[in-house]
Amino acid sequence: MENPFGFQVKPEIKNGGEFVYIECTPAEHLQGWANILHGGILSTLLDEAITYVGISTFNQPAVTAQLEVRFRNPAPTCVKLHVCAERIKVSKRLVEAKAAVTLGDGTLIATGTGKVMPVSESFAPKSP
Ligand SMILES: CCCCCCCCCC(=O)SCCNC(=O)CCNC(=O)[C@H](O)C(C)(C)COP(=O)(O)OP(=O)(O)OC[C@H]1O[C@@H](n2cnc3c(N)ncnc32)[C@H](O)[C@@H]1OP(=O)(O)O
Repeated sequence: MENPFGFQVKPEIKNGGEFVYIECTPAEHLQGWANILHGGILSTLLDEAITYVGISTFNQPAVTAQLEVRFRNPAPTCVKLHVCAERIKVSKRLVEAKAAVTLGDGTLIATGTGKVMPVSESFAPKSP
């Protein structure tokens, strides 16, 4: 289903989901403290990249079963963020991945690890 209010990220997926890269410039209204991006948004970006590792690895819809986040430095709003995820373990029904959000100058903003599990196609119905 299309979501016009989503971040509209276009993931770059390499090596069957071993690596995923996304860029995003969160708008000002996504701040928590003044001009500082809300941590929930950073968590969402990590989640998004990690989930795409799972989706691409299983080659079917998948959901986050677990997500752990560490916030390392505050991120300004309205600045491009780079999110890199990497697969670290695959088992029959679980993909584990790690991800990091950085600024263009390399400043580390947040890191996370997550577990993704495949779900049936009916979980993510295609648009008619
Ligand atoms: C095209 C658009 C793409 C857009 C990308 C958007 C990314 C967005 C990402 C998300 O936000 S996804 C939404 C948030 N996540 C969810 O809503 C998931 C909700 N949870 C579930 O649907 C189910 O709990 C889940 C599918 C994850 C698992 O349900 P099951 O009923 O299949 O698992 P169950 O709890 O019975 O456990 C099955 C096995 O998995 C194991 N397991 C489950 N969670 C685990 C975990 N976290 N770590 C390790 N093992 C885990 C569990 O121990 C067990 O092992 P055994 O079979 O050996 O007993």
